[in-house]
Amino acid sequence: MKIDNNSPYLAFSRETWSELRDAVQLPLSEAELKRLQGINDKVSLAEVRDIYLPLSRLLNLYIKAKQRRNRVLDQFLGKDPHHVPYVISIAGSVAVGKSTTARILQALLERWPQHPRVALVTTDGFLYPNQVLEQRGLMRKKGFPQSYDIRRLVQFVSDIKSGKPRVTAPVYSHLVYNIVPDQEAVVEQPDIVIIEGLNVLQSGMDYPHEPHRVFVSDFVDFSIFVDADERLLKTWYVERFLKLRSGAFTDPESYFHHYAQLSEEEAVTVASRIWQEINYKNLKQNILPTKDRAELILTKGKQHEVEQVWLKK
Ligand SMILES: Nc1ncnc2c1ncn2[C@@H]1O[C@H](COP(=O)(O)OP(=O)(O)O)[C@@H](O)[C@H]1O
Ligand SMILES: CC(C)(COP(=O)(O)O)[C@@H](O)C(=O)NCCC(=O)O
Repeated sequence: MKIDNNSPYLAFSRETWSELRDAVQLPLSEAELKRLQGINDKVSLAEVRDIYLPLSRLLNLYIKAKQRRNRVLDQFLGKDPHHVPYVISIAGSVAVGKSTTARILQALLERWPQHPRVALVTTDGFLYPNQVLEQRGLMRKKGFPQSYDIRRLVQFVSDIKSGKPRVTAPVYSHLVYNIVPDQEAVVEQPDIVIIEGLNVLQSGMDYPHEPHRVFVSDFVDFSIFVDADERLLKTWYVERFLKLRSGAFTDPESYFHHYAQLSEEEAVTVASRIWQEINYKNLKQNILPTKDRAELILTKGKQHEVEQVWLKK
């Protein structure tokens, strides 16, 4: 561990961070290992053991401390104990692995008796429907601050945090590339809510077109930023696009169905263009500037291996 007095972060190499798993009392069973591989067969078990197990241990300690603090507050106020979910946010570029990280953490955190119910939410449900984006000329700005109904997103997280018994969110489909009408995601007072999306660390400054004074981060207990070199991000984006081309894009329902016919070379050109014109621009303008707001930063290298961990002091 490196201590730089001028940095707000403690810096860990992969090795020093992985040693912090030693005290994890719950080793992974065969069945759990299988389930983790089911999330994404590319995720190596060494990665889960060395990076995500220590992280889940840290989170378990923080959550227990927060639960104790909430009990004290209820006692002080003379109230019956009430349920408040612990909210974890995961930010980072498109294709850095936010949703995979979220699912690994969900699987690991569910194993603890203090918080067995872990819900996952993605912020894409709060994108405006394509019809609205088209009217506003924002179809090539999906993921940029102005493409989200940010007030609705903030209200959603606020409702979760205030202990509402049932909170709902719209659902976005990557297949149809749009909000799905008549579908909703439901959050019913789980112990933990993991909310992932490229905008979860953004503040009012990032939304000058729609000023608001309360941010998602006001309701988040622990924030994570997943980071990687931009060349790796582009490679991962293109690789995922190629995989979708031979999978989801072959579905006639898919918005990108016509891309299924492309040769591999053409598909790489299309993916590189979408990356460069939309996701890379968004990364530079709106996502990277929020990195230092995170409580924890995971810096990935090749093959998605986490090389460094930064934890706020
Ligand atoms: N830890 C990991 N190990 C191996 N591959 C990963 C890992 N995390 C993500 N990936 C791969 O990287 C790509 C992007 O991951 P994804 O979780 O969909 O990113 P995001 O939600 O940030 O857009 C996917 O193809 C996924 O399979
Ligand atoms: C849906 C997204 C904006 C990500 O949304 P998030 O869940 O991070 O809020 C992104 O995956 C996306 O589709 N971007 C538009 C350009 C593209 O097709 O990659």
